Amino acid sequence: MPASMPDIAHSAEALETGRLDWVGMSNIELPILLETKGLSPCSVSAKADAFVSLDDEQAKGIHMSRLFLALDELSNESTLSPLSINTLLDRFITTHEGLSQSAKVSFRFELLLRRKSLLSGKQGWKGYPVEINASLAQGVTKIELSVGVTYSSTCPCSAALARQLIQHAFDARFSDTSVDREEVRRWLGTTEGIVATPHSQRSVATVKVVLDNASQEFDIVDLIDSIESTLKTPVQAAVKREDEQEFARLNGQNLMFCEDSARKLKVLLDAKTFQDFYIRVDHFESLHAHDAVAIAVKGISNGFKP
Ligand SMILES: Nc1nc2c(ncn2[C@@H]2O[C@H](COP(=O)(O)OP(=O)(O)OP(=O)(O)O)[C@@H](O)[C@H]2O)c(=O)[nH]1
Repeated sequence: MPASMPDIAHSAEALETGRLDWVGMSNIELPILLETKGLSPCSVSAKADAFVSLDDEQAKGIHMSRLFLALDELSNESTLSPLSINTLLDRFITTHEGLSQSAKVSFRFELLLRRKSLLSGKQGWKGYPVEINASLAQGVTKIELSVGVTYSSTCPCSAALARQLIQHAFDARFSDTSVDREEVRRWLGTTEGIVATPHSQRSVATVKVVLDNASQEFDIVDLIDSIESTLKTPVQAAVKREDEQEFARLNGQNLMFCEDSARKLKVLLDAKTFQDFYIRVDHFESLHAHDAVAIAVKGISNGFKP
């Protein structure tokens, strides 16, 4: 580099002095080779945010290029794991010696997983939004992992009201004390018989967990799998008619308000060893134009706020 180039970050005086909590860049686009348990390293198209604190009150600014190049090196020469994130954050701070004592980084990407159909044995891809937020302060690294899981929720209130209408329709159609079994069976297979259906909605569970400090690897697939098997009605990829019928059965047998979904997930996460967790459940109502939402946290001191 020509020696004569001005270096504002080093030489210029700050217009105003003072400490800043975070300075850096957001939405940096980069491919990342993700390492997570159970999958071979897979390339994801990520957006990253990189920040350091500006603790030197007199300094003009931080060195954005050093954060950017450290991220670029991780993208080109390494894989994304708790270890490489720790190394990256350490590098953010060592390249800002005298300026910064804390660092943080975020990665957002879509993880595509191969998912099996319910009964037919087919397979298809399904995408899950993932966010990893990590920070390093006073020598301690904290890593949060967040996943979004889309599922179907059928309203228990609507189901009960629909069942009542079916009972009324039965009373109207079969007023005699004795009924013909075959005729009832045929009638149940018509829309006059099943006169009403409950409403369901596409719903999203967003679950954020704080990894144990000793975690050597991500286990994103296990987190997603356990959320899906707890809720029981995840949206499907490949669907043949037998799968659709099984999905209808699962919906009918797992009626849920947003409170039910959030409570089930709370029980699931309480039984795991995460330092902390945050759950947000959004039911994008088909009855209303607004959404039904439930939020829960583990409830530890200095942990996630609801
Ligand atoms: N600190 C800071 N830099 C910015 C901002 N917007 C753009 N930049 C640019 O980020 C670029 C990289 O800054 P540095 O990391 O200091 O670049 P450099 O001096 O070539 O790199 P080093 O020799 O490692 O210090 C500079 O060209 C800045 O102009 C901003 O708001 N703050």
